[in-house]
Amino acid sequence: MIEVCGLTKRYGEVLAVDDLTFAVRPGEVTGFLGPNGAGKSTTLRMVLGLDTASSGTATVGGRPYVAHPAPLKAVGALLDPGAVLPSRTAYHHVLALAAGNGIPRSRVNEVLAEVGLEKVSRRRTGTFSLGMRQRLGIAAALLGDPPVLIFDEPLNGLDPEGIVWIRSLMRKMAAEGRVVLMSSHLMTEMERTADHLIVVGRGKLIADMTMRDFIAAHSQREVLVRTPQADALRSLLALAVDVRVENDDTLIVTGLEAAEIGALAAAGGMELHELSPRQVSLEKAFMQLTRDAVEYQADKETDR
Ligand SMILES: Nc1ncnc2c1ncn2[C@@H]1O[C@H](COP(=O)(O)OP(=O)(O)OP(=O)(O)O)[C@@H](O)[C@H]1O
Repeated sequence: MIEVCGLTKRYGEVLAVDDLTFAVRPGEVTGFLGPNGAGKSTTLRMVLGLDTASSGTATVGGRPYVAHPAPLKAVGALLDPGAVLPSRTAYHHVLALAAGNGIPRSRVNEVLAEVGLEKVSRRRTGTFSLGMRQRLGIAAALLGDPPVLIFDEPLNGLDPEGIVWIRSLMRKMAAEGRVVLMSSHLMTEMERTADHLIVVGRGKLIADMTMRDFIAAHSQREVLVRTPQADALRSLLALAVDVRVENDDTLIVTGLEAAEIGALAAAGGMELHELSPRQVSLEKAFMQLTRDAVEYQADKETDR
């Protein structure tokens, strides 16, 4: 388990992480979300002992990361895929990590094969694309077969096939009972991959709940209604709720359940051809929740 308690980080005037408390549990993929500058990377760096907290604590498996005798066996992390020596081959990069952590040499080829780099393992990493460097970073994270995995923006630079591969890797790691924490700005992919969400804004925790509860809590459900009497139904409903005209015979209603719309239409003698609740996306729910917490906003930028 990853446990963060009262974690705070100040860089001079900037309060990057502000009294953050949460736990990340095994057996599920937890998404770490927040607008740019919300404090996600700073939090992950403190969890991994790469930055010191101004106050509060962060532990992995009950102790601080640096207190683990062989950290790669306790936590696998992908933070900055650029952090490899360009003159080293992929094989030697992973081999050096294995040697430093008491991990057998045989594991090196195993993880390179797992991330699909076996054919290029003798190439210098300086010739690698961003997607290949991401895969190499993931190989390093998996090397010690750790119970906890932390991935900061693992989808950067990956092609569609790579994105699907990451999704199935994360799901598999969680199904094996590991702790899997992943940040990403790609909401559609996050929605497909994560079970649980931790959302931060301006360094503070703003949500810690299941994906399903998050979407339900932070979005207004929409219902699509198709009827040959769209004008009449619209006049009736618009007295109480928000109604958008999609086209001549289709309305999008916000603020009423499908059954309520059906009952009102029946009472008014109106014929319905379709009445379907629409799935609201994580992206919409996230935008609604974080609207006030966005540090960088396009309209402020254009005002300058
Ligand atoms: N080394 C540093 N020195 C000063 N300020 C920093 C430093 N690192 C981060 N910050 C500031 O801390 C805040 C949080 O940054 P952080 O990179 O943790 O956010 P993030 O949520 O990871 O953002 P993004 O999604 O853009 O990667 C920002 O205001 C950032 O400018």
